[in-house]
Amino acid sequence: MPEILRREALYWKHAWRAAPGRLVVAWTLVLGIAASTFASIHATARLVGALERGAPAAELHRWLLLAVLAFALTPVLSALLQWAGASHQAAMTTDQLHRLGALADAPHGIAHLEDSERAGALTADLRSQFGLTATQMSWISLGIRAQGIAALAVLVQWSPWAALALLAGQLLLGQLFTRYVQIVQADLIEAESTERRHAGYLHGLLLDRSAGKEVRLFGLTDHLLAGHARIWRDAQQGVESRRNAAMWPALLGSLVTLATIGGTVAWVARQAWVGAADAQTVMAIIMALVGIVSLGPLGDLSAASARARLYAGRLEELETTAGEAAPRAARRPAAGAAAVHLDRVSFTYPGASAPTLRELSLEIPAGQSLAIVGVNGVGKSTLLKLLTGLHRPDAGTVRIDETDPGTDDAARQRVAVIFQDFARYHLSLRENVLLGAPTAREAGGEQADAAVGRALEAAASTALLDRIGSPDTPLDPGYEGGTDLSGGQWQRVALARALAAVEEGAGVLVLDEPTAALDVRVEAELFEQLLRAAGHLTTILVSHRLSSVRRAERIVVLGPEGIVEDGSHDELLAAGGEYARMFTLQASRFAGGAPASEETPDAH
Ligand SMILES: Nc1ncnc2c1ncn2[C@@H]1O[C@H](COP(=O)(O)OP(=O)(O)OP(=O)(O)O)[C@@H](O)[C@H]1O
Repeated sequence: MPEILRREALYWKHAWRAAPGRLVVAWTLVLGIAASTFASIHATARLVGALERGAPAAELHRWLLLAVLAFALTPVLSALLQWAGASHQAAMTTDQLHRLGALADAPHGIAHLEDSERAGALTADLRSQFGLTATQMSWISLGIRAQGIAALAVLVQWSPWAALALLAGQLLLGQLFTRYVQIVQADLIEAESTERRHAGYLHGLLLDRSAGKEVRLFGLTDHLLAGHARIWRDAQQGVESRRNAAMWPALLGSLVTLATIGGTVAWVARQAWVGAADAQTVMAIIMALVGIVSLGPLGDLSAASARARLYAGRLEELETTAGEAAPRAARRPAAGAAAVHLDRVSFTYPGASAPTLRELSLEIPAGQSLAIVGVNGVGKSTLLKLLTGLHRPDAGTVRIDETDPGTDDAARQRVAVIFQDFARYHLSLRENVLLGAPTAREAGGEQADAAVGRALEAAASTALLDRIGSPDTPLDPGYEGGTDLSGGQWQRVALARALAAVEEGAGVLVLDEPTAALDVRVEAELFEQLLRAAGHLTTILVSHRLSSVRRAERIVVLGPEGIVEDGSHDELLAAGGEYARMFTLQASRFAGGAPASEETPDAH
């Protein structure tokens, strides 16, 4: 099937799927517009014919009434089509946003978000949402086209050949114009290349609150603007020539169309001159010629129609290449601690030359508290991403109890995590905590309040609530009545969110540097409290602070080749290996009064 027809078919498939009833109503109105336009031209021509013939008054009145009614009906039906189009648009938008949302979630994990091509296509479509008004505009354009088709039907009666020539001219011009518009759109809007995203990122930094401090202190504004301009210019290379290449055929096409209309007018004038066409025919043809222009390019409306079809095609393409999202599992009540099992797991980041993890095996019995230590970049956070199913191993297996968190949503729900780069949601404190507890969130009211209270208490964050006054205070000074938190306070909010998830059934609590932003004096106390709160669970702690790590029942030291030491704090100290060396170094620094921030085993 030719590309243009395939796109058209796809668009109508999506349109039907979103709201079949509204689609039928809108099509009925389009047909009504065609019929009323036909009737208005026909009745006007017949009225002129009747006048020329000196027909009886009754016949004159009949044609006059029909012409007036038909003329009045067309704009009414067009207005109704606008309304029906807006209603169909709303359904299309909802459907398309849901599908895009599902795409962002599929396949499970984050690998596709780190793939520059796919992430580019997704962010372009999610951000620009360029299909959002296109459907309504498409309907309006169809209403206008319907008037063109009615005019064509009038012309066919007079001369099928002239009608065919005019139709071909308008279609050709419409097609050439659409091609031109598509190229402009693809260049300006839809082509979210890596360079364009990079340029947008640099520009966005100027207004980004977290980067804003450094941007101003380092005086980066001019540098960022210049970088944005340079990358944008490079990314836009070839745009001009592509556009010109498509514009010339469109201009030529308009000359052809002009010639067909001019030729038809000249022919009709000649026919009238030699007495071969009466006033009625001339009237009908002139009105039809005016109407037939609606079959050509319609400016923004044509652009919007092309856009709607392009969007439908893009969405379908993304869907066919996305892979399956793991189906969401029903929430389950707390089921106690879960065991974690990694068997000969290897993993290489896409594009990396060497694996980050090689044949790593680790068995964590249910209920054990385990700490993982190792130098920067050895793969601790990567191990956690595999363990939570966010990345899939290249080889080997990961199991939470007996199931794979990479494919099984229920297994994923058994793990609650605070990542090193945890999210700071610019929502209220209550929402920040309840994001980890869907059951309480959906229940709302007292159940949600109680869940928030318990989570904040378990994360030793009740003082935070006293500070901000209300759990509904937005944690963003950009909102009315909003506030910001310190790094350590944000970390406690993330802890509370993970502990809320624990209360709803997570059996493994994973903490990636959970106390890095906390004061050393409160850190030990908080960690003790955390272990107590999660005492019945399996806990996995990644930390550089060995004063926290030592509280875990078991400690593994990760090296570039895998696990190099495995045992309790006392066992590892007695063994006198890497852990003992790091611990002694930190302890001596601490005793010597070194600042807490220097307490890292990898500071060597
Ligand atoms: N998305 C990614 N794509 C490619 N390489 C990555 C990605 N994330 C991490 N890496 C690389 O993988 C290696 C392991 O990173 P990881 O974050 O797991 O280390 P880590 O042990 O947690 O380090 P740290 O103690 O500094 O937090 C590093 O060399 C890092 O550069």
